[in-house]
Amino acid sequence: MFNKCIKSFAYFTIKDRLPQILTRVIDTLHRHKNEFFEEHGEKGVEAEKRAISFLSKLRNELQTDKPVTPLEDELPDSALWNQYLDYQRNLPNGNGEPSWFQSPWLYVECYMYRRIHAALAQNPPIDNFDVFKEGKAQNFFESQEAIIALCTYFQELLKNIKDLDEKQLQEELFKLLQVSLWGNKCDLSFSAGEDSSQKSSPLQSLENMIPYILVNDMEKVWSLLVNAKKNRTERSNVRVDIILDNAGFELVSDLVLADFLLSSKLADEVYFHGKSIPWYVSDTTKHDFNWTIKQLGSANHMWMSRCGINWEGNLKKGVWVFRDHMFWTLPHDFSSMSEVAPDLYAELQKSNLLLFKGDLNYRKLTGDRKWECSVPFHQALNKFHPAPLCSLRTLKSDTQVGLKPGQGEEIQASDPEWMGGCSAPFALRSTG
Ligand SMILES: O=P(O)(O)OC[C@H]1O[C@](O)(CO)[C@@H](O)[C@@H]1O
Ligand SMILES: [Mn+2]
Repeated sequence: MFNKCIKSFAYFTIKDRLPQILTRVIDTLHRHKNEFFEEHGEKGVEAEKRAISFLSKLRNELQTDKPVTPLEDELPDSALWNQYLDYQRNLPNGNGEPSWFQSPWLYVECYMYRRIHAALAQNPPIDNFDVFKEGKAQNFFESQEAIIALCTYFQELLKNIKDLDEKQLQEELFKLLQVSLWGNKCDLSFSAGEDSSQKSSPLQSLENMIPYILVNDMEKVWSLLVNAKKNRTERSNVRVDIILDNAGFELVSDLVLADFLLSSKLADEVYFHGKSIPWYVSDTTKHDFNWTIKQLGSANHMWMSRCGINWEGNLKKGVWVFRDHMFWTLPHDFSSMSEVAPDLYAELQKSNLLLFKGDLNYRKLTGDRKWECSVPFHQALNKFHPAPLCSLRTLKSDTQVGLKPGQGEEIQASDPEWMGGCSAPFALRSTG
């Protein structure tokens, strides 16, 4: 059963929030008219007009529950999108012609972002313009305090990391996992573009956030990494993959975690997986990834620039690698990765631990189904396990698994709005 009942957060998103996001995108293009003229002359302004009419048509389709239409652009993934539309048409319990209000929330929301991409990609010379760039940069700049606090904390930690015993290392890992988890609160699609930068110091608030962690498998993450290190051989490096989510403060928290994994020698290499097109407003593209590291490297704050320079070095040495496979911006949930993107699945199989950031990844891990909350995480993964994996996600949608029997009811009693609120289930699943 897909999330679509009228009361559900899914319905509220499609009816109210997605049109808001589209309106912001149209407004962004209007506000860049002069820039397009300066850069590209009349051609730039005409392209902007065409893109705006594409987007206005899209918003009308969405708001009036029109059928989902096949993609007509020549982009490399459009055939996969159109095959998926056929799959939706032939669903046994489908409601006939796929449309915005009748089809699964996950599908139509992904489809909207892919149509936004098409509106730009089909209108050169503004085809490479990222309509979400401003919001992502603003999140970064407005989180400066928190970024300074985190970089300062981390550089202090690095000074004596060699003297830390196992217990102390474990404590630091747990802190940085939680900073990365809570960094996921700062996303712009959930806030529909409203400011969601990290204002408070990320390390101060960890203690009082503990009660909001619904599933906590940090111990398992620790023992998995310690064992991987023990079994490490000359040939086989310990590799951790971080499937990224949002740019801005969350990305900095992920980079700090990755640096800690290397500096503590818990891992030898970290692979980052970002998005190949602008996605869900604040998700990290290759440009965002490189821009963030450059911004830190050139910051006039000593510890920020130290981080940025070290991270540029990690990329140059190849101990950090950035990838952006197109699968991450398709509508498929991850149980179909092995057949839709076997190359990516094989790549993930090389990892000792996959860290999936954020709510959208969690929904794709669990098929975005209305699971009973106490269904085990392993079962909801529906045979997707290329490697041991862990989800670091703040709850922003209706899907939740892996709770203890009765835990869902308990939370419901104390906070009826908890689905789509801001508690943070934190779950590890190691392959059986
Ligand atoms: O950035 P995150 O954590 O993936 O959150 C994105 C989530 O926000 C939403 O847009 C909220 O509606 C969901 O559709 C999506 O899963
Ligand atoms: Mn996101």
